[in-house]
Amino acid sequence: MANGESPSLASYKSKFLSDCVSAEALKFGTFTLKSKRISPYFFNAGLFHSAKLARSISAAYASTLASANIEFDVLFGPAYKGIPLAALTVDKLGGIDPKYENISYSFNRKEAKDHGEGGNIVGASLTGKRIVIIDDVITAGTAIREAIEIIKREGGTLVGILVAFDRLEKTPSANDDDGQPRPSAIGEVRRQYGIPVMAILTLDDVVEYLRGIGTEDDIKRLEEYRTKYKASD
Ligand SMILES: O=P(O)(O)OC[C@H]1O[C@H](OP(=O)(O)OP(=O)(O)O)[C@H](O)[C@@H]1O
Ligand SMILES: O=C(O)c1cc(=O)[nH]c(=O)[nH]1
Repeated sequence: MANGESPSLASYKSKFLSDCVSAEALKFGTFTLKSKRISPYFFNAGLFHSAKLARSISAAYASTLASANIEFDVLFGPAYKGIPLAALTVDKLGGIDPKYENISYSFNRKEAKDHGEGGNIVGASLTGKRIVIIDDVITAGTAIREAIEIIKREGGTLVGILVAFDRLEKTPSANDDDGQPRPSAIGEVRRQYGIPVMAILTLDDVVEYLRGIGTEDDIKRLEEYRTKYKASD
């Protein structure tokens, strides 16, 4: 399409995907993930840093949340990339509907602060609150499980998780090339906590979108990776 948007996706998804490509937040090449898996693509939410792109990413998070029909008090953004995502999304939600005016953001410090106000939570207290975690990507689930532990420790109740990107891949094992079926970390968290775990985009959306504009080599590498690491759920 002339504006780079995809006709088969909801318009906010399509707009977000096209902005991911123009911000080069979606890169194709060879990347080592936190889980040590080698991936032919990488989603870098840190590249949504201009006013225009910050509006685009927060609009996509806010639209997904507003249509999810869940009640919550605080958006918790795990350090570091979750921090601006939670703050921007709170601002965007407040502009969508007055019912969100009192929603807060909160985030953790990776290192506890031992002076001034101290502690490692900044923003709203999580105690006694209904919390939605806002983050960029879940792959192996290590980062999200750490965030869930922080919420438990602070006495909050986790009611949902929203990420920008669901890589749709199985959890890693000691021998990652074992060819064994395994569920995704997102699926495991969904089942374990009985909460919605939502994503604005999935790898399938990206592959579909790339068919229109990507190089044959990028599409082939993505499809091979998707087949190799596809989650069983
Ligand atoms: O599901 P996982 O395998 O844990 O990996 C995904 C997470 O890892 C990265 O964050 P990281 O902890 O590196 O922190 P950052 O936000 O400071 O980049 C990434 O931003 C995701 O949040
Ligand atoms: O698994 C990861 O580490 C990871 C994947 C990805 O696409 N983006 C990111 O920031 N981290």
